[in-house]
Amino acid sequence: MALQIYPLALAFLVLFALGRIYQYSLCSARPKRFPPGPKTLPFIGNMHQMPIERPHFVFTEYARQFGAVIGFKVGCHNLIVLNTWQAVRDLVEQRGAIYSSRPSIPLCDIVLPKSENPGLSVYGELWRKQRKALVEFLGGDRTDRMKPVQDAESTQMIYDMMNTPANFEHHVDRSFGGIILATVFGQRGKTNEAGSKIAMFFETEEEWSTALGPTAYPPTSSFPFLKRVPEWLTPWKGWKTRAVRIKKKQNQIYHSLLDETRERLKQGKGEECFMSQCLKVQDKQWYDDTYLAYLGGVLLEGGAETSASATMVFLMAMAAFPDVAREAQEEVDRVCGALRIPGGDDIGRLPYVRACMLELLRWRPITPLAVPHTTTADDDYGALTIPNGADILINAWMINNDESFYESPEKFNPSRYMNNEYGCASTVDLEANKGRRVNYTFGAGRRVCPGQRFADNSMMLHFAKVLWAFDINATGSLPISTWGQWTDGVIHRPKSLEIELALRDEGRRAIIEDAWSRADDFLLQFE
Ligand code: HEM
Repeated sequence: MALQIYPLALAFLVLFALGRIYQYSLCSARPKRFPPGPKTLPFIGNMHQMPIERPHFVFTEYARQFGAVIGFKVGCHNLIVLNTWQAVRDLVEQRGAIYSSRPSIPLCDIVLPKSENPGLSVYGELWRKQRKALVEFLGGDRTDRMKPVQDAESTQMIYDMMNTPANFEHHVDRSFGGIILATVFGQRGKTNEAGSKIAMFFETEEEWSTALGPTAYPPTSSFPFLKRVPEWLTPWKGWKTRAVRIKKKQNQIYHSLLDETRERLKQGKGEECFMSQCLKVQDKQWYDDTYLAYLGGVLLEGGAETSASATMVFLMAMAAFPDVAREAQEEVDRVCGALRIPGGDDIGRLPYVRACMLELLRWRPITPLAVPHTTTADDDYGALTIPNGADILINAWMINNDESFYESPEKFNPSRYMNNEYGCASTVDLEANKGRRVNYTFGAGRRVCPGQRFADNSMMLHFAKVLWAFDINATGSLPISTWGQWTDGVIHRPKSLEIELALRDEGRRAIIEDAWSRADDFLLQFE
């Protein structure tokens, strides 16, 4: 009797496996009306065509073949890439009610099981509440109240660059981290030496970004059965341990920042910062500590690395295109002269520096695919159907390189933004482009970056001061069109740039030292 059970059980297992394979081969095929894209293979769909590195280039190539809206089957999962601004406006912006969730990522189930991070949380009541608090802090001209901090931190940056120019990337990271620490937590980020708050944040952030990479964890939304396969039997060995480690580190950093803010408030310090405002209404609003700690944490994540990465692109572009740098320096000199460092009131008077900022965000977007959105209902778009639960990518890279809109889009040419606010060719009919955003590097729709104006003020102050203080010279080849030296993932930046920051003349040293001493006095309130 027992002997008969084994063949029966084996037959059952084989049938079960065949059934599953059949089921997966059906769901990995393109359904009717699914957006066009490359041919699928049974079981894996387009999995084998999914780019692991620099996906925006590969999606742009497919877009030339298949059009504005392309669809991929990643196993059973649906991935849609939007390649024109019209498709982004029609879907992500005009149908925001169903295009505004975020993908379900197994890593986040461990690191952020309660949707603590507003940037990654699913569309719903919790996200609305989180977003409202963020917009209250960052929205409208309220952002301009933070200019004095941005001004002081950017002064520290050029002072640090003057003293240890080889560590310029460190100084850039410190400055943008310091701005968020002061404005959000009311604390000072004076150094990013090992063990400092900023160093710990950037270290964890790098681990987090890498762990979020497209191949760093099992693709359970494409192959749900992987959830039941023991981790040690898969190629993703160790991903859960890494996730637990990141969760622990993030928790520790964000909670200790919040605790310190609370302590400082008891001593009458840091009244003005965002967390202080949140703590005042904590009981009334039913905010728990974890909610608040991560609300502040996402601002560090969203605000520091992004702007610092854009600044690295700026330094690269200025070194690679000396004529542009010279023109920008001439503008700064006209407005401020050689004896005064640019400040918050000057940034509105520097249209060419602003044009450089817009152009670098267009030319080398640090977020070339923005951050994925997810649909929450089936949707018809002309002859196409976009399924519920599909991940939606905004191909900012392709939109920013639209040849029918920009003249020679591959060229770094800030002057295009001096002719009109969109930077488009003079032959373009702006009426036909009504509703187009100046920039898709900040995403679109209900999840669009709420920190744009904050970032704009910050970057303008940093760029204007660097131009005032230094000549930015290339000392080796720069990765303006090669990618090996760029980080990959959601945020891109060029690393290990071979550039030199040379003080423009010795007279500026004393002016920077003097400005630094005033900035240091101002920043003392956050210590
Ligand atoms: C150059 C600078 C920056 C770039 C390129 C950038 C880019 C982006 C992008 C692409 C998104 C996703 C948008 C979407 O889903 O459609 C985003 C979201 C976000 N950004 Fe920024 N960002 C920058 C600076 C900032 C700053 C300075 C802050 C805050 C101080 C900030 C806070 C956020 C937050 C909280 C979110 C999540 C929004 C949500 O999911 O509802 N960002 N950003």
